[in-house]
Amino acid sequence: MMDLMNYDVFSKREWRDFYQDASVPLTQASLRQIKAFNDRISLQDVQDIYIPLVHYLRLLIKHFDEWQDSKAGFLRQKPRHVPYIIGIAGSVAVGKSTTARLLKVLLNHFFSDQRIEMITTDGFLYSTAELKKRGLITRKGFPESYDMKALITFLNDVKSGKQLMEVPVYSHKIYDIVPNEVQEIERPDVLIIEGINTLQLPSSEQIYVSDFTDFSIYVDARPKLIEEWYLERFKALLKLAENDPDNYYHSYTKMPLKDAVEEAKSIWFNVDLPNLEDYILPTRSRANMIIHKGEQHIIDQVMLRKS
Ligand SMILES: Nc1ncnc2c1ncn2[C@@H]1O[C@H](COP(=O)(O)OP(=O)(O)OP(=O)(O)O)[C@@H](O)[C@H]1O
Ligand SMILES: CC(C)(CO)[C@@H](O)C(=O)NCCC(=O)O
Repeated sequence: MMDLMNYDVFSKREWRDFYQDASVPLTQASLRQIKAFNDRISLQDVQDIYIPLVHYLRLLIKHFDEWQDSKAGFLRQKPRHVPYIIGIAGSVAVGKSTTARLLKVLLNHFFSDQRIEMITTDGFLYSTAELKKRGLITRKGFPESYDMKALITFLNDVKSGKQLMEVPVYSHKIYDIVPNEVQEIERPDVLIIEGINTLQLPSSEQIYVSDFTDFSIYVDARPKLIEEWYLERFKALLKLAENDPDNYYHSYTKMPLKDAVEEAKSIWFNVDLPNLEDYILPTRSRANMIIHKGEQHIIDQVMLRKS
């Protein structure tokens, strides 16, 4: 299926059996929270894949905190709490933000004393006006369409212990950066950052996002399946846009559905698929963990980088 050099490959059953502690079931409230943001998420996958993953992360974070203390001791510095950053990469529409939101709910559930924050790198896309000015309007999502300097500065602020940070907000609904709106991030213990470029090496910067991430996950699936998910999401976005003239997708609702879907297919084939093949997929082998999904987003394999 892929070049798996340097990865341990686990079937779903093997991964599930690494951690099954029935004494810590999810509460009804947490289950409701999961279903609230996506009622199609498989609760079996939550149990079999995500709960062991959260406990694997617990070990990693414990090790990370101990190392920060040891390092501060060696350097005779005052120990300080350094946030742990988890990066989530993968194609457009593969389910990165769903994975990130699910992880956030689960980390909140299992690490109730910790402050868990989540952002998307979409917030660091140049606005449509800026993309036009730079001649990048057909390159949205490609490495050069992001303000990497701002993203790196933000991550550096998080790691340096800055109290309050502001992240620009991107909206699929207006297909642009939302003017005059920011997401406030207040000293997280754990920050989840999801985006197609979290494992990329930007040509414009000397420092990479991955220099700041302590654990990275690549969400993987066959491109043909991702195309299906992209088109399904497009149709869901059309439904939301039907009675909303301010919605970017509203004009698509004025044409026959078949024609609108053809347009979405053309965007997939001309923009998002080439981006996947040329810039996103080549970063997969850098991830600490690869989560592979099949039909209906069901996870069938987990891979962990050996070193
Ligand atoms: N685990 C899942 N179970 C069911 N549906 C899912 C799951 N993950 C994602 N989806 C669906 O797949 C589509 C794409 O998911 P999502 O928006 O999370 O992708 P993304 O990778 O964050 O995309 P983008 O990069 O464009 O923001 C959505 O319609 C979402 O509802
Ligand atoms: C915002 C991104 C880049 C990533 O989430 C993507 O959803 C996108 O808008 N890509 C550009 C082409 C398209 O409309 O699918």
